[in-house]
Amino acid sequence: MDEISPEILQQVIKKRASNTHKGDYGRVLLIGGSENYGGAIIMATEGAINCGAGLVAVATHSLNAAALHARNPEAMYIDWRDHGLSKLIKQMDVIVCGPGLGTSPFAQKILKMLGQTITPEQTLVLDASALDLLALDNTLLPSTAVRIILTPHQMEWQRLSQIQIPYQSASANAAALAKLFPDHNAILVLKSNHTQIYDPDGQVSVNPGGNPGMAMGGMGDTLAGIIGGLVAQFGSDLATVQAAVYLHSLAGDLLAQTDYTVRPTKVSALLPKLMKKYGGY
Ligand SMILES: NC(=O)C1=CN([C@@H]2O[C@H](COP(=O)(O)OP(=O)(O)OC[C@H]3O[C@@H](n4cnc5c(N)ncnc54)[C@H](OP(=O)(O)O)[C@@H]3O)[C@@H](O)[C@H]2O)[C@@H](O)CC1
Ligand SMILES: Nc1ncnc2c1ncn2[C@@H]1O[C@H](COP(=O)(O)OP(=O)(O)O)[C@@H](O)[C@H]1O
Ligand SMILES: [Mg+2]
Repeated sequence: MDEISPEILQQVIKKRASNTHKGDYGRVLLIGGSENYGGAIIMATEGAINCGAGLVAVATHSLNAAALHARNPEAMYIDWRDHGLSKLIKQMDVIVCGPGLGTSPFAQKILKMLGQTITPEQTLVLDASALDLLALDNTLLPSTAVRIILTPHQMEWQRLSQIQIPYQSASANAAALAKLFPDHNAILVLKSNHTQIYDPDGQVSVNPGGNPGMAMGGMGDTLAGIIGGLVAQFGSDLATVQAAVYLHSLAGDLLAQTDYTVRPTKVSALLPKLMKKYGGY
C-alpha cells in the first residue's frame, strides 16, 4: 500500500494569482449541527474557512447561529428549515453534509432533498450522521453521478459496508466501495490511527501521520471541513483528498510535539501557516 508523501502538499496547494477574488476559491456549503451537536458543524466550518475556501455557508439548526457567528463571522448562515436551502445548494461547488446532523426524520429529509438537488458538476463530502443515514437507506444517495467523498471512521464504515472492523481489509473495502457506489466516482477516506484512502479504481494509499493526541471529538468534523475547503480550491481529484488528510495530520503531529492533547480547533488554527510553508510557493 502506497504511503502519501509530503510532496502532496506542494503538488496540490497552488500559489494564488494576484488577479483573483473569492469566487475563484470555491463555494462550500456545510450542512449539519442538530440541537445537541452544534460544535461538530462549527468545527467543520472552521476547517473549511482556515484552509481557504472562498465562500463558506452553513445550514444548521437555528440554535447554532449565534455560536457559529461568534466563532466564525466569515461564514454565512441559513436555518436548515428554510425553503431557500435547495436554491443555495445549487449555487455551491462543494457540499459537506453530516457533521452533527443526527439521524432524525428531519435529518433524513434534508439528505434526501440534497440528493435530489445536487448536480454532477458539484462534489459531495459525506461524513458522520450522513453516512449512518445512508447505511439505513441507500435510496438517499444522489440520483445524479456527482463525485462523492466519504469520510467514515471504522464503525461508520462497518454500518455502511456491513464489514466488521476486524475484517476491513484493503481488498474487502475496495470491493464494498465499488459495489455500494458504482455511479458516484466515490473516494473513501477510512479514518483510523492509520487513515486509508481508496480511489474508485481500487488504488489504496495510507496516511503516515497522525497521533493519539488527536483522539478527541471534533477531529473528524474538522477533517471533513478541510476536505471541503481544499476541494473547493483545487478540485476533487484523489490528490486533493490525500493532501487534505495529510495536512490535517501534519497539524496534529506538530501540535503533539509540545502538547499532550490536540484540540481540533487548534488544528484548524495552524492551517494557514502550514499551507504557506508547505504549499507550492
Ligand atoms: N462537538 C460535537 O458536536 C460533536 C458531535 N459529533 C457528532 O456525533 C454524531 C455521532 O458520531 P460519533 O462518531 O460520535 O458516534 P458513532 O458513529 O456512534 O461512533 C462511535 C462508535 O464507533 C466506535 N468506533 C470504532 N472504531 C472507531 C474509530 N476508529 N473512530 C471512532 N469511533 C470508532 C466507538 O467505539 P467505542 O468508543 O465504543 O470503543 C463507538 O461505539 C455525529 O453526528 C458526529 O458528527 C462528533 O463528531 C463528536 C463531536
Ligand atoms: N490514535 C490516533 N492516531 C491518529 N489519528 C487519530 C487517532 N485517533 C483519531 N485520529 C483521527 O481523528 C479523526 C477522528 O475522526 P472521527 O472519529 O470522525 O471524529 P469526530 O466525529 O469526533 O469528529 C480522524 O481523522 C482520525 O484519523
Ligand atoms: Mg466523525
